[in-house]
This record gives sequence, C-alpha cells and structure tokens, in this order.
Amino acid sequence: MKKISLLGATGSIGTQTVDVIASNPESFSLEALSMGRNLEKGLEIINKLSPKLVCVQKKEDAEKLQHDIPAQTKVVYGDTGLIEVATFPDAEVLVNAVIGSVGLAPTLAAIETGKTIALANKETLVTAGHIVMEAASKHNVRILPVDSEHSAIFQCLNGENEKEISRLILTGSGGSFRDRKRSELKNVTIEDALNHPNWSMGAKITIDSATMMNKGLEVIEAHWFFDMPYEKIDVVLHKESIIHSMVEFIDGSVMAHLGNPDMRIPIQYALSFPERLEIKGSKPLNLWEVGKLHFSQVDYERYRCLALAFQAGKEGGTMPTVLNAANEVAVNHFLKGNIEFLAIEELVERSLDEHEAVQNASLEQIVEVDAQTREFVQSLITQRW
Ligand SMILES: NC(=O)C1=CN([C@@H]2O[C@H](COP(=O)(O)OP(=O)(O)OC[C@H]3O[C@@H](n4cnc5c(N)ncnc54)[C@H](OP(=O)(O)O)[C@@H]3O)[C@@H](O)[C@H]2O)C=CC1
Ligand SMILES: CC(=O)[C@@H](O)[C@H](O)COP(=O)(O)O
Ligand SMILES: [Mn+2]
Repeated sequence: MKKISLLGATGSIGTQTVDVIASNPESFSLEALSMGRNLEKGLEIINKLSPKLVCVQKKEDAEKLQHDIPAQTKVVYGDTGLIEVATFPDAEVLVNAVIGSVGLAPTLAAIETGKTIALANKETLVTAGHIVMEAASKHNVRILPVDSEHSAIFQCLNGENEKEISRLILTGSGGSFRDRKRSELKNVTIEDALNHPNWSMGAKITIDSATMMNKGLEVIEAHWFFDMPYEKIDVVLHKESIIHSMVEFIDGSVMAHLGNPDMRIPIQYALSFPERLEIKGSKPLNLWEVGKLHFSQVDYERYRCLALAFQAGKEGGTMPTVLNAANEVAVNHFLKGNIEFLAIEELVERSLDEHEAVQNASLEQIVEVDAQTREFVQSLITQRW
C-alpha cells in the first residue's frame, strides 16, 4: 500500500490522481491533500477518500470547511499548510499537482523528509531545477515524472546508459491555434485559446500549450530530469498527441512511447513504479482508428515562446526563473481579459531582456528574482493596458 499526499487535488491532474487512487484502493491511499478555493470539489474528494490532513488557500475557507467534515480530519491553510501536507509523516509519496512556482517550496520540504516525488508541477523544475535536483540527490530521493512527455522519455530510457543517448525528442501538439498563421493570432479570444485539440487540462497549461511555452517549459524540465544538454533536446510537432515523446540513441535506434491522450496513464505509472497496474476505464489505443500520425518541424518565429525558453535554458542561471514568472503573470492577465494573446510572448521577452542572469543562484536569490519579475511584468501591464 503506497500512502500518498496530493497537492492541487481539485485541479485537472489532482482529480485524475484521485481517480487513480480511488480505482486502486488495494494499492494506494490518500493521506493528505491540498486544494485552492474549490471547496465543493474538495469536499467531494474528502468524503470519498477520507484524508487525515487537508490544506486550503485561505483562512476563512479553512474555518468553513472544518464545519463540514469529520473533526479527525485536520484543516490547515496557506503556504505553511501546503508544507504540512507535503511533509505529512504518514505519506511516502508526494504528488505535486499545484500550478505555478508556488509548488517549489513544498517540493523542497518533501524532499528533505525523504518522500518520493511524483512531479506534475513543471514550474518547480523550471524555476529552480539546480536546487531541486541537488536536494533530491543529497537526500537520495527519487523524482518521478508525471508530465506525459517526461513519463514517455523515462519509459523509453528504461535505465539505458546516458552516454548512448543522442537526442531527446519531445512531441508537441501545437496547441489551440496550430492551424492559424501568426498574423491570425492578433485578436484571438480566451475561449478559443482554451480549446485544446487533444487534452482537457487546467486553464494555465492550456494557454501555455497555445503559445507553446508549455513545450518550452518541458524542454527545461527535460534538461533537469534527464541531465541532458539543450543541444540534445529537440521538439517535433505531432498533432495527434499519440506519440508522447521519443529517445534517439547513438546507434540510430529511436524509442517512442505511444498511448491515447489520457493523463491517468502517466499519473498511475508514477504511483505504481517500478510496477505497472492495469488501468481501469481507459480506452485501448487502436492505431487503425487513429489512421495517420503527422509530424512537422517547429517554426520558431511562429512559436516565439518556445524559442525564448530554449534561449533562457541555454543561458541558464536565473533566466528560466524569469521566463517562468513573467509567463505566469502574463497568462493570468490574458485569462482575465486584461491583455491580448500576443502580449504574453512580448512580456516574457521584455523580462528576459531586462534581466542579468545570476548563475548558481541560492533559493533566496531565486525567490527574489521570481518576485521582482512579477512586479516588473505587472508594472508593464499597468502602464500599457
Ligand atoms: N492538466 C494536465 O493534463 C497537465 C498538467 N501538468 C502540470 O500539472 C500542474 C497542474 O496543472 P493542472 O492540473 O492543469 O492545473 P489546475 O489549474 O487544473 O489545478 C491547479 C490546482 O492547484 C490549486 N491551486 C491553484 N493556485 C494555488 C495556490 N496559489 N496555492 C495553492 N493551491 C493552488 C488549485 O486549487 P483550486 O482549483 O481549488 O482553486 C488546483 O487544485 C501544472 O504545473 C501543469 O503544468 C502537466 C502535464 C499535464
Ligand atoms: C498532457 C501533457 O503532458 C501536456 O503538457 C500536453 O503535452 C500539452 O499538450 P501540448 O503538446 O499541446 O503542449
Ligand atoms: Mn506535457
């Protein structure tokens, strides 16, 4: 029985993790969870899986929730509450499925207590990959990928000698506007941007997918997960999202991981690893139904955010921290209708241009750069919009 703590239980990855746990009661139990402000969904999960500890974002919500649940379930709140859930002593695995760099501190805290990390929250590795990987190595902690591409690569690698890898090839769908030219992106709506062709996901990652910043964040994530130089990481457009990523070896062999676009598969694999469990209620992949798989080269002028992510990753230091923080603020404003779609890449680029990278930054420096970038982007938005 694996005992699990789950951050971001009410989100897209969180609710699918709850499904996986609930479908395998003999293998997994949910010990502690966090939610943001969706108390209704949170209550449903608490009633289903009876965790011992629950964290909400706001103090007033903690008081409200405690009324509706059994007294033996403790309710905490805020950033310290997130750390309590992440380090809950009864749990051996932390699934981190919160959105944004708010996931960094609880990940580090869980690593310090020796928990295995099942990481969906890619912003954690983008913001402070060197600190997270160093902490994991120091505490002999395993970080298992949940992101579909990284789970695919992890499975293709299957413990192969890293010297024999010539390239990691990440697939990207191209997002909601993949069939539009750059000139057609000027007045796109939030609703259109949220309409991903293959995956049903949270709002922020769906916008990231439309700008292909998601693939950029994943390139940086892959760099840290697999200790791979950026020169050996490639992206190919693949509109069906059936091949989740590939690994090319020095002898020319290419291993690919295929499956229907269903996040319960990589979530369950991260939880069951090193074993596999039968997946319940998932449609088998019938390639004759898919018919054709398409591939094309990325146009880096069209997908500016992906180019910026490669640039930030190669420059290293605090550049990816800036890339991520600027993107988080810009996407948030786009989702509120405050800025247009193309302003996202513009704001990220301005932030990177203004920043001088700090190499081997400490956690304090990372936190400061993250906060300064957020302020900078906010001030640009206040001035112009
Ligand atoms: N969705 C997907 O298929 C995939 C997602 N990922 C990654 O997984 C992570 C989660 O994505 P996704 O599930 O789509 O996101 P969602 O927006 O659907 O869910 C985010 C979760 O985090 C909670 N939350 C939001 N802000 C805060 C905060 N400030 N403090 C505490 N909790 C907060 C939300 O609470 P509430 O809703 O209650 O307010 C919710 O539970 C992201 O890093 C994403 O990039 C990776 C691969 C695929
Ligand atoms: C499901 C998942 O892992 C997402 O990160 C997905 O990859 C998004 O699709 P894109 O390929 O459009 O970025
Ligand atoms: Mn992904």
